[in-house]
Amino acid sequence: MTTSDYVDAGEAVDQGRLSGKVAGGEIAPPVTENLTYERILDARSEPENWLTYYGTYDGQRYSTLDQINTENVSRIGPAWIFQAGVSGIIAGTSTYSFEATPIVVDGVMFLSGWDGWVWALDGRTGKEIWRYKHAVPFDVSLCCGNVNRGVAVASGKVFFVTANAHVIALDAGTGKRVWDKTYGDVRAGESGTLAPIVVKNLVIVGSSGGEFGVRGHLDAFDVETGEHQWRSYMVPKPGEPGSESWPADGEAWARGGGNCWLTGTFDPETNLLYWGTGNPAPDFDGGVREGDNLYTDSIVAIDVDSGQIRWHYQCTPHDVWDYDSMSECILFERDGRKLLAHFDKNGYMFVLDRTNGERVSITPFVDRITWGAISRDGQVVPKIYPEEEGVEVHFYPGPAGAKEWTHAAYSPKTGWFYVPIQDVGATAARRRREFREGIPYWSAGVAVDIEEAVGYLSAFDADGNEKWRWRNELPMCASVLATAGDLVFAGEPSGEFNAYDARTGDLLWQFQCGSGHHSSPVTYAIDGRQYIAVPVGWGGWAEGFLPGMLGAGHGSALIVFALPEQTPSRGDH
Ligand SMILES: O=C(O)c1cc(C(=O)O)c2c(n1)C(=O)C(=O)c1cc(C(=O)O)[nH]c1-2
Repeated sequence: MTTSDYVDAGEAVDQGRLSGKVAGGEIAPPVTENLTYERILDARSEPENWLTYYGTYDGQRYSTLDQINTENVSRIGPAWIFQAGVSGIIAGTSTYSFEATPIVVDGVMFLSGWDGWVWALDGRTGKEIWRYKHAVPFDVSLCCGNVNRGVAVASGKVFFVTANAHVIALDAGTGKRVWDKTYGDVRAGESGTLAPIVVKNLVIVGSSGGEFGVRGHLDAFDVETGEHQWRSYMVPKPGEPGSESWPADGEAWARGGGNCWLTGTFDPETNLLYWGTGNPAPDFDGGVREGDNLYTDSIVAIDVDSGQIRWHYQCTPHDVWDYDSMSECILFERDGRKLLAHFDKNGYMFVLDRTNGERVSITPFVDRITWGAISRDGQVVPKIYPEEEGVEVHFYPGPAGAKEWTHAAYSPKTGWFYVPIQDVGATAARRRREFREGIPYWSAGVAVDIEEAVGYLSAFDADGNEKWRWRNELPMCASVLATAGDLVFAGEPSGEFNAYDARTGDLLWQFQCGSGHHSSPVTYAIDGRQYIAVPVGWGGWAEGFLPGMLGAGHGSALIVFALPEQTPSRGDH
């Protein structure tokens, strides 16, 4: 059977809308036509919804809801559970993991799973309203796990990307496909894992595939028609600005990596998208790509209307440790200055002026950093790197990074960032790989430290001062949520979902979810009741990063918590 045999299979499973009659009553079809760009811009003013990937365009993952707070969080419990473990064409044998951020619009939750699944659920009860399945070819080249980080919703449509690099628009009311475009070459090893964002009339998506030696890019499509609007490559071709950072001869640039595999943030005043780019390819073998290798491992500011790069800041020039800078750029202000904060895989917190990319401060945020050092004035001095073929070198942080893709949160109330940290080293021995299209271009044998791995959740102020730290025996590798209830939520690889006091770091509540956390919790409210939702499910690349967790149960549940509803008193019976 070949890939093409599956091309139209999406139609066959595109019929999943439930009739609307389910036990417990009618579920009205979702109405999202009135979810405009203006509403998403002002998402902070409607905290009952979670309208875009980070909650708001600024990437803060902060909600002003405070019904659940430090006083009462100990009383929250499960309100409903949704099981996303639907078998698919490539599930079972694949490296799946449940990594989605749910989007909530006026009582309806939109959620994606691995293998091309998308669901609309009643946010009050978890009942399914419709489901959609994209038929992912079984032989798709997965760069880094069978994962999907969520959908975007706007103008009556739900947008998502697929493992075989399609971007698809569904009718939000019915789950029927409206348009479907291909934005990557799956045979070359390109794929899609991120949640799109909608800005103005554009759906913006980025490529995955860094371990296959592809050339990373960001693409914009028209929300209504799916027409392609612009593409911005993250590696310049010869003659373009930045091309001097690649070898003049040969095609290293054309297979140079720099993928955009995590959702960016957006500032309507600068009209810029702030996007982190992935590692250069091949990962550890710098010998075949002399130079700084722009714009890999960089924060790139992109004009949202044209796709043009306005400025960039490279966090790890000439990376040979696999330090993607894909992590979010959190937008915040201090003393009237428009800034962004970024916690990089390389162990440093970067604060930049987001109008021009000027460096404001650089501070280490993890205890052990041995690969090199970055001085306060931005000088990068590499110390340990896999230079010689077959010779093992050990460095901190390992290729999983001091912080993985899972997101930090920022509370404007405390002015602090809450960061999930992995203090894990690795040993790598370089081995040269010939480039072959569609074949992994991974140029080292890597062993992650098992014994020495620890983790913490830390709070930092904008100058990089650590305000508190909660230590864990395992690395923390799930996104954080901050709320105006002075709470911070974060999950552990061993399954505990935790609530902390945002000011002290005290652990206030814990619930064992039955599988590890490697996704992103959100909060929303319906009819005045606040909910906390967390997708739970260990797997994907997280397993490789934490060999100590190999064999741990692969869960696939979305668990939603709330305070108990008022229980009827005896007299009510
Ligand atoms: O360079 C890339 O294109 C790329 C893509 C992805 C991805 O799409 O998930 C990951 C990585 N790199 C990567 O380096 C990595 O550590 C990683 C972890 C995960 C995950 O889902 O847990 N994805 C990816």
